[in-house]
Amino acid sequence: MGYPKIKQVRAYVIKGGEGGGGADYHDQGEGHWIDNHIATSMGRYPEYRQSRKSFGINVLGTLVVEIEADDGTVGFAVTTGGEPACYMVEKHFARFLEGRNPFEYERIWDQMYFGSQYYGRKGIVVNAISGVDLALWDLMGKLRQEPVYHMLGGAVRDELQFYATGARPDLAKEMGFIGGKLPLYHGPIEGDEGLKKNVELIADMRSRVGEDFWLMYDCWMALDVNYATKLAHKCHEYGLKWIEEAINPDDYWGYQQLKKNVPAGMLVTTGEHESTRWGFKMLLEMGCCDIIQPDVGWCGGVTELLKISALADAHGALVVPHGSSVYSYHFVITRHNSPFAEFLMMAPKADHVAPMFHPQLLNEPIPEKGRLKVTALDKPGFGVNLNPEVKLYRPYEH
Ligand SMILES: C[C@H](O)[C@H](O)[C@@H](O)[C@@H](O)C(=O)O
Ligand SMILES: [Mg+2]
Repeated sequence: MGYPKIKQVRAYVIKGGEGGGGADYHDQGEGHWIDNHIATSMGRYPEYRQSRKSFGINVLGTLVVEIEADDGTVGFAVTTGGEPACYMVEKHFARFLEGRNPFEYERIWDQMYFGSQYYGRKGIVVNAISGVDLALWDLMGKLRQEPVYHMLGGAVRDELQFYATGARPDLAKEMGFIGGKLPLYHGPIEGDEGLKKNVELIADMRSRVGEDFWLMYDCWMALDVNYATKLAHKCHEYGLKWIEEAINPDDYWGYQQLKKNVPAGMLVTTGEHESTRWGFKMLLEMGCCDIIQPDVGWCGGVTELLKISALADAHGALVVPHGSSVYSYHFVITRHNSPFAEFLMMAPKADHVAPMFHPQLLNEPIPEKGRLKVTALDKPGFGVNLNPEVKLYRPYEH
């Protein structure tokens, strides 16, 4: 069947607006739970302990990729990457797409990755590759008039169920979520006093949510193996379900040790800052974790997540992608080893459900009572549109 060729690839950033939000979801206004004294490795510097924006968690901003076919159909996607990612998309990756059949996504991915292997492999380069790949899947869906999940093999269940990440697991339970993942507020630099506060918070939340509601801690790479081990053991009596991204993502040996150290039954999870099948192969083959959490906008896109997921399935590991709105929903609904999804509470007080990539996407589906029916995904591509109110700026052309 003759499909149109790819005519042009364009890369934009979003300009203006306090707390731009959107795909760079850490870029929020003052007083938001997501930037309130959350423990990080930068916490060892007092000036950078209160706010992650203070050390630049939001410096990149959003990358918007548009891919236009000869017939005028446009696929797009958003992820984290900003102007540096725009440069790579326009000056480097566009050459592998323009003039090609949009359905050659394996060839295109391979050329983007190995064409940038000498300077990429992880981080923002793979974010940029992911943005292009997601836009390509959106374009393919629009050309076929099919939702992406249909092209990934179809739904294996009728609805998605979500746990909520945010400061208020107690409210998340009332909203119907299956669990609540708290950010960790105190890192090793705050000593035993900080550890005590971390444990007191889980104890308090357990008293509010009862016995059956999942409670997790997201440690955002802030800890060392010893501290993470102590935290896990002290939180065990309060039913901590998993300890997430406790240490430096490059310390595979540390994760391997932590996995041995945690109490029996407690899960170790990580992966949102890992990239490609090779990075996840290391995590899986070294026995670093029970659940991998790739972000489909950072790990290489859908084309790479298919490979990562199959590898995890062979290892008996679950794949619960890091919160990335529709880009992960269309994947999770098609995989048996992805039994639930993450929903990041973007409301400043984590007290109501708001679209994750607001204000950038229109028609972004949100969970109701912690669930989302597969029928909510039944639109071509990823089923969302760019909000025309959001000003786009194209820093580079080619
Ligand atoms: C809540 C965490 O500190 C991060 O902000 C969050 O984005 C990420 O780690 C997650 O798993 O949602
Ligand atoms: Mg996390």
